[in-house]
Amino acid sequence: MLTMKDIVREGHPALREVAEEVALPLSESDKKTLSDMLQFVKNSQDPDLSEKYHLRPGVGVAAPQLGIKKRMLAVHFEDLKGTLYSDGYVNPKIVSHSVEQTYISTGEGCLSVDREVPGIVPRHKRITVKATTLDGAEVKIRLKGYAAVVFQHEIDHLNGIMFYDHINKETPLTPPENATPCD
Ligand SMILES: O=CN(O)CCNC(=O)c1cccc(Cl)c1Cl
Ligand code: NI
Repeated sequence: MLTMKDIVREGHPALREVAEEVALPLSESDKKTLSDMLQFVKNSQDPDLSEKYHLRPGVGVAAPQLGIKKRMLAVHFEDLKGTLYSDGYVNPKIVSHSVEQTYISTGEGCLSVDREVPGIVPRHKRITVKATTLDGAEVKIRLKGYAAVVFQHEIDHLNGIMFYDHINKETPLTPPENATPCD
């Protein structure tokens, strides 16, 4: 099982490089990696397992956070309306997005960042993502609000972008003009 020792931290090159597209259909090895990533996110939210294995809770993880420069990510979370998002995604691509922006009022955190970085992280309020799922299905998903934020945080990891890259250095706590909080 994956634990925190498998998560690379700031300074590791994989976090600042563009990850490679993954060959489809998924090899058994890539499928195992992605499946382990999804299980890790689930475990991180389990009170017993997270305590037993010292897991920091997360709603998603991207392969570069394991030092693997492949365009794969896994998420497991419920949005504020109770919709469950729980799957692995391969070669995800944001094919369209809104002009309006959103943000989490308490900011964002990252398993690869062992420190608090306060600030508003402006994100697209709505996005449409095309990807292949862990089971090999080609999907087009429309996301808004919190779900859109989480997917953008993870897809950023595939492009060498960290959440704090988006925080305004002069006015970190000021929400941008056309943005409304998603929480
Ligand atoms: O890349 C994934 N992680 O680093 C997992 C830890 N971070 C979170 O769960 C998290 C926390 C707050 C806001 C967002 Cl958007 C996310 Cl994603
Ligand atoms: Ni992260």
